[in-house]
Formats: sequence, C-alpha cells, structure tokens
Amino acid sequence: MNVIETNSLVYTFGSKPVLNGIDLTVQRGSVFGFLGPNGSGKTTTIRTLLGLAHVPEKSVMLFGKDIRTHRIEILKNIGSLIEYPALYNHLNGYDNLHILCNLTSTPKKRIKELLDLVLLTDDSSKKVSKYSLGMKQRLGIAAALLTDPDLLILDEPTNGLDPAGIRDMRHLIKTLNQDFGKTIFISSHLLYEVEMICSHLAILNEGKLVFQGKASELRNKYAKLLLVDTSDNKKSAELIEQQYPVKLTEDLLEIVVKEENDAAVISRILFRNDIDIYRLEPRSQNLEELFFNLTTND
Ligand SMILES: Nc1ncnc2c1ncn2[C@@H]1O[C@H](COP(=O)(O)OP(=O)(O)OP(=O)(O)O)[C@@H](O)[C@H]1O
Repeated sequence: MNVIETNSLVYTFGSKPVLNGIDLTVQRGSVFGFLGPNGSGKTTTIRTLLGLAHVPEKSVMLFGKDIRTHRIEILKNIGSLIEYPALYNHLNGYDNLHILCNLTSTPKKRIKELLDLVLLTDDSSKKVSKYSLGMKQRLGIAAALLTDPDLLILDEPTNGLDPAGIRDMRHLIKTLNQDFGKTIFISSHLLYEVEMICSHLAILNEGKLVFQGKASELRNKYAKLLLVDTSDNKKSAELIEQQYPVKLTEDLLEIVVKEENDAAVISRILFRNDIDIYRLEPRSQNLEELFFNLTTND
C-alpha cells in the first residue's frame, strides 16, 4: 500500500505557482528522500501532506484516504518534525514528553521507551535549554513518536547538526525504519545525505519532479568524479583516457567514473606505469550538476 500519494498536486501562492503537478508515491516501509534546492517547494509539499495548505480533492492521499476529508484520522497516524521542535526549554527532556503524554492520553511507560530509543536516557533530567541542537531534534522525534504513528515526516532533520549529531540522526532513522517498521519521509537539499540513508528518492526542481525512484536507480543515472593527483598528470591523463573520460586541469585529473571499483582499476593502471598517486578522492555531483544531467540526458 502507498502511504503517501499525490496526484497532479498543484499549489500557488497568490498568482505564483509553487507546485506544478506533482505525482509522489511513497511505499510503506520505505525511507523516502525528498530532495530539492532551497525554494524548490519541499516545505510547501510537506504542508500539503499535513493538511496545512488547501489543495484540490484527491490530490493528496495518505494511507489511501483524502487529506481533505479524513484529516484528523490521517494526522493521528503521522509524526512530524518541521524545522525546529516545539519544546519547553525550561523543563527537562522527561517532563517535556510527560506533558505530551497527558495531552495525548499516552501511557507513561512510553516515555522511558522513547528516551532509550533516541539515546537521551542519561540526559532526561537535564533542562532542554542545555541540550545540543541534535539532542533537541532527537527529543522532537521522540515527541513525534509518542502515539506510535506509522509515518514520520522530517523536514531537513540534519540541518545545523554537527558531525556527531548527523551520525546519531542517521542511526535513529535507520533503527526506526528497520526495527520498528516506520515509513520515513525526509526532505533535504543535500544529495549525499539522503543517498546514504534513503531507499527511495524524489527530486524536486522549481515545483516539478525531475526524478522519482529507487536510490540505486538514481546512482546509475549519473556519474561520479574521481579527483586524482599524481607524479605525472599529463602521462596519467593519456593512459586513463583510453578507458575513462578525463579532464586535465592545472593541478589534477578529473575522471568520470561509474562503478565502485573504478578507483582500483585506475590505481592499477598508474601503478603499472610507475606513476605515484598523491591524491585520489571521489566527489559526488552536487544537486545542480545532477539536475543538469537529469534534464539533459533523458
Ligand atoms: N507564505 C508564502 N508566500 C509567498 N510565497 C511563498 C510563501 N512560502 C513560500 N513561498 C515561496 O514558495 C516557493 C517554495 O518555497 P518552499 O519553502 O516550499 O521551498 P523549500 O524547497 O522548502 O525551500 P527551503 O529549503 O528554503 O525551505 C519559494 O519560491 C518561496 O519563496
């Protein structure tokens, strides 16, 4: 069953079209990455999914039901974290969840389970004002999970986090999906970030989807670059260009590769020709380069 389905979804701010006919399909059990540059319409799409923006009938369906006619029922089964979590900074983590438990008539034992899950048990009696942004985000996710919804919608969950915060967030998303069966919809403007954790992706550009499918399908659609610096870049370029497209810049080689083991193939070519490698570094295309490929290669 599709957890989210949008049908030719359109949305305008005044006379400005922001979403231009979006057909999203998010299957149960997936970690779905919703990618797009700033201003492409991600937050607006999420607002439509949560019934916060007025849309035509049947254009936004969740769990097979129309958000226009079944909003309350649908929202009971969604946990969301949009921008920063709304928390009481002067209270500790436990008490924040306790208040929400009372509001939602959730049994108190759920608090301990969730604090364990989001790795905040040891900090549960600390005031939230003393939490790092990553800890606040994780407490926000615990709050969103209180009523055990099937779908979790996270808007840029790693924005502003330090590397440790990003690692914890990735781990949490994986656990929620694999061990607890949650379907997770994540918006982001970072390609490598969603590629790493998502099973499926959609890419939005100027209110239109330019790609939707499995993350592995996207990987096959675009090339990666390998940046290489050697003891003899000119000779290296001549050797490598027999097998790979290569550009010789002032101080390095930019080689277009596709397979994981291309780096090994290239190092063997150079090694056989007595060329030393000083640097060999993969670089993914950024979103702009990817858009260019997606819109010109098809
Ligand atoms: N309240 C509003 N009134 C008018 N235009 C708006 C409003 N909110 C957003 N927009 C415009 O709609 C477009 C899409 O915005 P949206 O916030 O959905 O994009 P986004 O992909 O989430 O970007 P970001 O990552 O920067 O939040 C942008 O051009 C934005 O300027």
